[in-house]
Amino acid sequence: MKADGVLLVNLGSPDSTDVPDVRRYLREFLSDDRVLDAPKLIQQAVLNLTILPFRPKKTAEAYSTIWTDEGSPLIISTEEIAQKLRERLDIPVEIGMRYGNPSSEQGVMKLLAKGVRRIFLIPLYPHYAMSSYETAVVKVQEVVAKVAPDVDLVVQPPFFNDPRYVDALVKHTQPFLEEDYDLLLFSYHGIPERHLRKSDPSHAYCLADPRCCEKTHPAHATCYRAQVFATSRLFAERAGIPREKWHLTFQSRLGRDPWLKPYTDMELEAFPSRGFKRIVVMCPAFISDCLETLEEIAEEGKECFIEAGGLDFRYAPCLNDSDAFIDVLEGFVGDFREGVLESA
Ligand SMILES: C=CC1=C(C)c2cc3[nH]c(cc4nc(cc5[nH]c(cc1n2)c(C)c5CCC(=O)O)C(CCC(=O)O)=C4C)c(C)c3C=C
Ligand SMILES: [Fe+2]
Ligand SMILES: [Fe+2]
Repeated sequence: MKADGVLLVNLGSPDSTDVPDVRRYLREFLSDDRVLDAPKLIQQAVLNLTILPFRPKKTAEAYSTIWTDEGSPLIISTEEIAQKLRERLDIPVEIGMRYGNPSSEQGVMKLLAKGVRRIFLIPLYPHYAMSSYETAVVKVQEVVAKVAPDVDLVVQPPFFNDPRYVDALVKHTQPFLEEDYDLLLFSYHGIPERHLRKSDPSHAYCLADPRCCEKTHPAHATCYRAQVFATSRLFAERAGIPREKWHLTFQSRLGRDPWLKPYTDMELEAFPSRGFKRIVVMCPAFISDCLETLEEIAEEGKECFIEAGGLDFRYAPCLNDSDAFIDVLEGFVGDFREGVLESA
């Protein structure tokens, strides 16, 4: 029997809030062909001429507002998840970041040094997107093929509709829903509409009809939009929230191409005038709180909502290292060890 180990992969952060570190991180991130998916020459021209001269300073300032003495909230949260999972399991658990440090390669090397010959990869993304889940998986596949081709790799599928995950999310968020509110907002990281069409194997189903995601279709195995709708619908059903009391938006867009709509910032500004003055906001695309939740939503989003006349903005944190989420991960590892999942 091959020795098992778990690799948790998250997106990653810069090494510090210094502008050169942020620039290095953004260069690696945005040179990923699954993130900025233009032909290489155009991608690099856009990156070097329009993004890297300006964005690192702005992004570094944003990171400074959430950075702690221990470092990036996303990295700390991932380390805490790994530590709690280790305490539950009798096999090694390591972390790796898709961009920055500790890298996915470092994570794989640590597992190999502990004698692991069968790696269970859990991308810490509930939903499939080529710019998150897919690129994390491909990166680890490349690393394993390079450094240990004889090692088996088994990958956790997106868990957006897994009842164990939905139940954990409901249990974790319930305390924020106890006091009265007008609207629950699910704000998901956005992606360009083009990415949705690219991830559709038929290249003809997704977005051909605005209600495409409400139907059942094989394309939804890799459709981010259908998967985030499913998480929200299942959450609302499980928590007993009527349809008129929840809304779904997409945040963090970059560039001028159309991204998935509606946009979080515009909706937050419009809510008070539509009578939604007390809102609860949650961000289920993220397992770990990070720049996009703590700065963009809990700081900037709140400010924008209150300035527009909102009265109460309650941000419900991500699952992070909650016992409810560690239970979910333990369940996934159980599936893996019972042979329910296939090798990648
Ligand atoms: C759900 C997961 C994510 C998807 C899908 C995703 C797509 C995506 N992101 C960018 C550009 C940026 N994202 C940035 C930060 C960031 N993104 C995610 C997750 C997803 N991104 C996380 C968890 C974070 C925060 C990391 C942290 O350290 O806290 C940034 C950096 C910040 C900034 O400059 O705004 C960029 C840039 C694109 C273009 C994209 C899909 C094409
Ligand atoms: Fe992002
Ligand atoms: Fe769809």
